[in-house]
Amino acid sequence: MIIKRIRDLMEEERSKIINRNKMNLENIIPTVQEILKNVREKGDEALRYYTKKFDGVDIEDFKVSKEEIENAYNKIDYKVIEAIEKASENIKEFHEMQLKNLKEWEMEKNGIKAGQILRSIENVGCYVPGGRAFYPSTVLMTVIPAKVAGCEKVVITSPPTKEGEGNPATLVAGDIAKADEMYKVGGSQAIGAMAYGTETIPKVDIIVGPGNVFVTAAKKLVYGDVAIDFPAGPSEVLIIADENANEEYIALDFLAQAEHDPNAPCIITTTSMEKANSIKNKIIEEMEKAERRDIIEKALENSAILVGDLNECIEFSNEYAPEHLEIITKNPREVLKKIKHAGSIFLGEYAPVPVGDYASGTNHVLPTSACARMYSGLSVETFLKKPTIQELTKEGLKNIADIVITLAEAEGLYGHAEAVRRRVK
Ligand SMILES: NC(=O)c1ccc[n+]([C@@H]2O[C@H](COP(=O)([O-])OP(=O)(O)OC[C@H]3O[C@@H](n4cnc5c(N)ncnc54)[C@H](O)[C@@H]3O)[C@@H](O)[C@H]2O)c1
Ligand SMILES: N[C@H](CO)Cc1c[nH]c[nH+]1
Ligand SMILES: [Zn+2]
Repeated sequence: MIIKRIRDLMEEERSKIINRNKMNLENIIPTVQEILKNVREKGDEALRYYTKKFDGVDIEDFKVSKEEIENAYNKIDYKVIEAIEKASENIKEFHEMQLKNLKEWEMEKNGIKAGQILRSIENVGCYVPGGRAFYPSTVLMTVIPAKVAGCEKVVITSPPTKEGEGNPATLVAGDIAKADEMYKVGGSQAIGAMAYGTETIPKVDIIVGPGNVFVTAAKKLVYGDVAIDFPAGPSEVLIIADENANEEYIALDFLAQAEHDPNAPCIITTTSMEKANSIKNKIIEEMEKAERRDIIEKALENSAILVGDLNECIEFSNEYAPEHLEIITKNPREVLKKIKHAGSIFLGEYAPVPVGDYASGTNHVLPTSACARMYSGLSVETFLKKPTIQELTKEGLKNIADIVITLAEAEGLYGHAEAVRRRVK
């Protein structure tokens, strides 16, 4: 983990940090293309082949049965079921508030009514990761907003366990969130299945959800045949910490980030070299005691502590456009005013990323690899379309006829012009 002044970063070092994970995707595109082609052509047979190859298990029927869901409740601690239920309530409440703030509207001027209505996407496919860890929380973050948006059919795909079963907590979360169907298949092959349909897995209209580089590359490649939310790959965090920030909390937030994936970077920007060194020491101390140390050690290589004044830290963060941004400074709301790009923002020392990961109600499916520059995280809006409407009186049509006729004829589209001219003559 390097410590460097922001202004001393060589162009190459800066671009390596900013362009994290982009190279990884490019390298695996040919492999993923082949997987998608085979799934498209051979359906379930290809799913069985890749599930054996990548997950090491034989699966005959990918669909999770009612019996498997019932059994899943007996395999997990009651406290976990309760936590899933409580988190669901907060997530539902937050996303219902989003829906409430999305209004259909209409304006009227000179006999012309124009407006916008809301309609949900019908068929949704949610990818729920299950490689290095299983993510029942992602079930809640994907299925609940889709259901709040009124989507008709919401299906989940998630990798099987080493025993070839559905992960019990994932299945329970799917049941609590009211997913319509669940399938035990993961990786690029699951994305291909939802994009093109197989004998057992239905083709959907939109695929949402996070995943590793194989899942993210597959989503990018099927985009156009199906809608996707946005690239939500290996998780990342950038922390802006001033000289008063608590280095123990920062070290813990580093570990919480790094344990996701060896490609999961944590960038800490801070206002003094002394602070940077004490944060690094604390990270090393905490790492000694950490679980999942093999993953954390690898993630450390993608991570950095950068030093600059507060404005330089903010500027770097805006260039990096992190998935998660923690602001641990004397006045986080002042810093917030200058933030241009971030997936989800955590203000102050008592708002670590894990609260948003599980239970504050905000969505944890967020854009990575600088895609926060142009995308927001998953929300009810992801699952809604906004068709526009217009209704005109004859008087209203007369009022804009000249504009339409003139522009249509300028484009050489005389049929367009005539469709208006005849009505107003
Ligand atoms: N951005 C977000 O919103 C967000 C949210 C939660 C999790 N995440 C990220 O999701 C990721 C989850 O990754 P994961 O690996 O644990 O689970 P995953 O489900 O994304 O990937 C596991 C699958 O990858 C496939 N795979 C593994 N090795 C392969 C290979 N060599 N070739 C082809 N396919 C292969 C297998 O099919 C396997 O089932 C982490 O990076 C985590 O940070 C991101
Ligand atoms: N931090 C991850 C990416 O937003 C989400 C997550 C799920 N479980 C734990 N963490
Ligand atoms: Zn997390």
